[in-house]
Amino acid sequence: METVASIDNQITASGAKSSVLPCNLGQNCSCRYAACTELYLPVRCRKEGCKDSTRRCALCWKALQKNRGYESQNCGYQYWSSELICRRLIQSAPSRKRKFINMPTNQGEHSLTTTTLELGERSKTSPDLKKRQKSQHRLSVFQVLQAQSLRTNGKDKGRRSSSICKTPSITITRQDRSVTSLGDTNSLENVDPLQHLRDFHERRPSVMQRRASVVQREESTFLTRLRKSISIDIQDPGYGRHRGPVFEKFRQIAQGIRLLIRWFRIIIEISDEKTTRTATEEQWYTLYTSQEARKLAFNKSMFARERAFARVPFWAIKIFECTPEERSEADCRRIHALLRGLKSFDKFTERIQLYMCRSFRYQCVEPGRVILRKGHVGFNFYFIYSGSVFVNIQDINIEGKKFEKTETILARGDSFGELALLQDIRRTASITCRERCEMLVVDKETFAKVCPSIFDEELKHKEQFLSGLPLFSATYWTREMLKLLCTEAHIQEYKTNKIVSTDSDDEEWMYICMEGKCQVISRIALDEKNENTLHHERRASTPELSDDIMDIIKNVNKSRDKQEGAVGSAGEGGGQGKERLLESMSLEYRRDGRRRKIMNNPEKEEETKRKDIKMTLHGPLSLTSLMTQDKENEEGRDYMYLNIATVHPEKVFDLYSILYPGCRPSNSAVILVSLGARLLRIKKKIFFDVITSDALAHARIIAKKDRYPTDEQILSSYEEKYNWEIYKHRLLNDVLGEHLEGPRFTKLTNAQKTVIKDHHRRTSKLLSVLQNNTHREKYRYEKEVAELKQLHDKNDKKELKSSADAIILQSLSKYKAQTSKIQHNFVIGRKATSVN
Ligand SMILES: Nc1ncnc2c1ncn2[C@@H]1O[C@@H]2COP(=O)(O)O[C@H]2[C@H]1O
Repeated sequence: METVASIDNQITASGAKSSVLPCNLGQNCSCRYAACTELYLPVRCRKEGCKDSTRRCALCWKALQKNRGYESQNCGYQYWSSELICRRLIQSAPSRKRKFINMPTNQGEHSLTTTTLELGERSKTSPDLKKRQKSQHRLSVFQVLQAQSLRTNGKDKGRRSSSICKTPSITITRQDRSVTSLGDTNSLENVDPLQHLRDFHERRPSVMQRRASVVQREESTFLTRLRKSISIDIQDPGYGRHRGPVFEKFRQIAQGIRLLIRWFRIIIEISDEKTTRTATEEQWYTLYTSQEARKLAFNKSMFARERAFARVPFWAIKIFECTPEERSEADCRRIHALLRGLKSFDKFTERIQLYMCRSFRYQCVEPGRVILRKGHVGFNFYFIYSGSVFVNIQDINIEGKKFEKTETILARGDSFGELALLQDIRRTASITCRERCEMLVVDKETFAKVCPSIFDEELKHKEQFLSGLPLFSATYWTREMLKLLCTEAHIQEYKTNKIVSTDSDDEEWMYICMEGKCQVISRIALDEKNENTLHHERRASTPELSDDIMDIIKNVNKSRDKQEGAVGSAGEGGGQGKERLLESMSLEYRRDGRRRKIMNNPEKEEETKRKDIKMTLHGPLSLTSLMTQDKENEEGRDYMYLNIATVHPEKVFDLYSILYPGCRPSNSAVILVSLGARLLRIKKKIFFDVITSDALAHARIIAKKDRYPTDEQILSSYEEKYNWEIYKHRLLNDVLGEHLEGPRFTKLTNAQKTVIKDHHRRTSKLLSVLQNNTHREKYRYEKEVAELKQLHDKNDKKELKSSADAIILQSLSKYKAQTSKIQHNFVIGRKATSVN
């Protein structure tokens, strides 16, 4: 414990002792008594010729004067000790310990208790302070500073006040019990210490006289010093004012962190202000953030996927934290093994993959954050290891206003951010995080070293592919034109039964099949006009099977349904035949036969938007889910989904409507459904920007050749199919009717049996022809049917009757089975249409 008394003792009791203490003030000074750091009086160096002067505390100063033969009697300890108290208070503030400063004066010993308490300590004496929060404790360390001087004259030397006051107060109690209060540190500034000095001197004139010269000389110095110390250390009794260097550093760091956090908040706010969420994003985030909604919209496949997709393992993250130089060959190999299998990573050669493994950075982004912003400068290229992101682009609505829309979703194995780096342009799209996303980032430099070759190759591959197509023949398309087209073209793979485009008219991409194949489905709305035509035709020609035959059909159905454990829907009567036939054309009917409401044209935009949302929200839809959606969304309207063509490799999807927009009625759409295909997507806008008039004329010739049937053609084909079904039913009715009227088979003679067998054979053949469903054969076998009828007429109807049941039952069950198969597979192709 450092006390003034001990210093004084050192000086007074043993001069040798004090000489051990270093004088750390003034390099040239050889002061033996430079024992304390309290500076009050100026002392000149005793060395001859040395002009250096320094200041010493009252004690040292006294000792020095003593050495020179100067007899100092009352050196005004009281006065100096006031200052000393202040200084001690200030100095002891950083200390965590209690300090007792004993002030020996010639009037007795004044003991000053300077208590510096941490709040933790203080709480021991003041329990209510315990309630304060720990953080507060830390911040307000040294806030409470208690200073109280106690009269310690022998008897009550050990008594020390432990009263606690919030603001430090300084009180000096003299031996004569006079008390001088310097006030608390807040008001200390207003205290005039000189006045104290004068007061003191006035009371002791001898001191005044003896020390007059000294006092005069030192008065101003002291005042300046005290004022200075007050203004520096006491004037603002703020928290942590007197902390040590460690705490100062801590405070600075804390302040820095606070500043950083504030900055981050501002940046996030600005970013959020700048970001307009697309409709897809809005829906997704609502779903994502609401637990309730998540539960309700629980998606099993997504759940399974989330579980199945591993996160980047901890050891890999550790490697990614190292600098490229720190990563060993083995580390790179491990990372390489981990990433193999990622679609976009596999595109690169092994050498490049290993090179990238050395420089990969790991980045994990929370949902909702913007990863890239359109128009910014590109610095990185990204591989998605887990999670998914939205690719948002700007579009212009009908009113000419710009809006953000979600173009697509990229997920595990995809990569993005290459365009800006390859072409040295600004970012072409904004990428926002959809689900917690782990990405591996390649910086611009590494990318520039290794990746362009791969992307160049891909570009070349695209160009080569296009140049091989008749549409892009070299006569009309130069290499530059193709290059322009290919730079923003994407190769994308689609699984079977996934919808690539819901409506070719609304689509901003044109799709060219590279591998595999796609179905082209025409979705025709059965609006009033269409439906009336169909209904009229149907009503006029609804097949009417005889009651007897209908009974047999019912029996056959019952027995079959029993076997299958299903409830039969067909054969409920003549009226049902119409729907049953419609079902064969419209998959929708086959599923549950529900009707939907009419969709108004102005809502088409909304509808497209909704579809876009659904497509981008859950990835590509399947055809069946689209049908279900249509059923739910459109009330009062029926749709027919007809397969009208197949897109084989090198074929362009619906080129005709691309070149002749608006050729299709607004209530119908052409849907592209993948049957497992790799497609090249080219922006229609770029296509029309690049194409020359000659190339356009050439493209139009090709488009006309590959044109899909119009709605009228499809409808008439549908009618033809429908009539053909009626024809079959009538024929069946006729033939089987003949059988019903025939005699019982067992009672027949051999000759009659042969005739019956022959009839049976021909009837079966006829049935199989009917079931074959080919239009040409229909006409070929009409003759056969006529002959068969004649035969029936010639024969004795009674003779035939016996065999009728067995034959009919057998034939009908066969027919039934075949018909349901036909319903599934029925296709009105362009060839079939062209027959008309
Ligand atoms: N239509 C799109 N389909 C998929 N990815 C895209 C599409 N448009 C832009 N991107 C990606 O989004 C990235 C945005 O930054 P870049 O322009 O550098 O590179 C872009 C592509 O990688």
